[in-house]
Amino acid sequence: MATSGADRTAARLAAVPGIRRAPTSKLEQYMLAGFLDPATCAALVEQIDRDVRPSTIADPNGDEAFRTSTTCDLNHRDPLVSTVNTRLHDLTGIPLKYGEPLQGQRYDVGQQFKAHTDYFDPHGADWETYCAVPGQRSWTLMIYLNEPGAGGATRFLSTAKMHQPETGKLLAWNNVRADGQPNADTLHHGMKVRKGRKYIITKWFRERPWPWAEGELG
Ligand SMILES: O=C(O)CCC(=O)C(=O)O
Ligand SMILES: [Fe+2]
Repeated sequence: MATSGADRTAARLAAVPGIRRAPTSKLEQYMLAGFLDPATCAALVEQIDRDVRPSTIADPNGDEAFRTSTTCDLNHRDPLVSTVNTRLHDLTGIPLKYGEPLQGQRYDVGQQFKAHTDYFDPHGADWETYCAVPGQRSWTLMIYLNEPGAGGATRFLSTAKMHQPETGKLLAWNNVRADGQPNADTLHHGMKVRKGRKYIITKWFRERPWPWAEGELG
C-alpha cells in the first residue's frame, strides 16, 4: 500500500544542501534560507493580495483575537502555484495527494496567530470535520514571502527560538512524534506585525490522501 512517506521526510530534509536542523531533541525542525527566489515570492504576494478571506481555526476557544490574519486559498491550476507546490513535495518526498491545498497568509499591522499547534486535537469537536478523510497533519512547511518592517517572527515556545521573516526562507517541522502521537513541543506563535505587512505560504501534509478535485493536481 502507498504511504505518505512522512516518516522518511526528516532524513530527506537533512540531506538538502544548506539546510539547518534546529539544535533540539524536542522536535524535528529544519530551516532553509533562499528556498524561493524573490520574484517568485513577489508573484505569490500578488496572488494573495487579490483574494484574501478571514483566517479560521479549528476548535475555537472563545478568543476572537486568536488568529486575526487573512488567508488566500491558492489556485492549484495556476502554473506558478503548481510549480511551488511540486517543489515542496519533492523536498519532503511526500506524494502530491497527501498535501493540503497550498495557502497564503497575510498579516497587517497588529495581526497575529497566537500560540497554537498545527495538528488537530483528536478529542476536539472539529476532528471529524477536518480529519475524518485525510487524517492528522504530519509535516508543516512554511515560507516567508517578504520581510515586514518590524515584528512578525514565528516563536517556538519549547525552544524559545524566534524565526525572523526573511524573503524566501523555508521553515519545516514534524507535528508528530516518533511514537505517532502529536508533538506538543511544536507549539508556536505567529507574532504581531508591528510595521508593514507579513506574507507567508503554508503547506500541510496529511496521514492519508486529501480529497482533491479531479484534475486539480495537474
Ligand atoms: O505566521 C507565522 O509565523 C506562523 C503561521 C502559522 O503558524 C500557521 O499558519 O499555522
Ligand atoms: Fe501554525
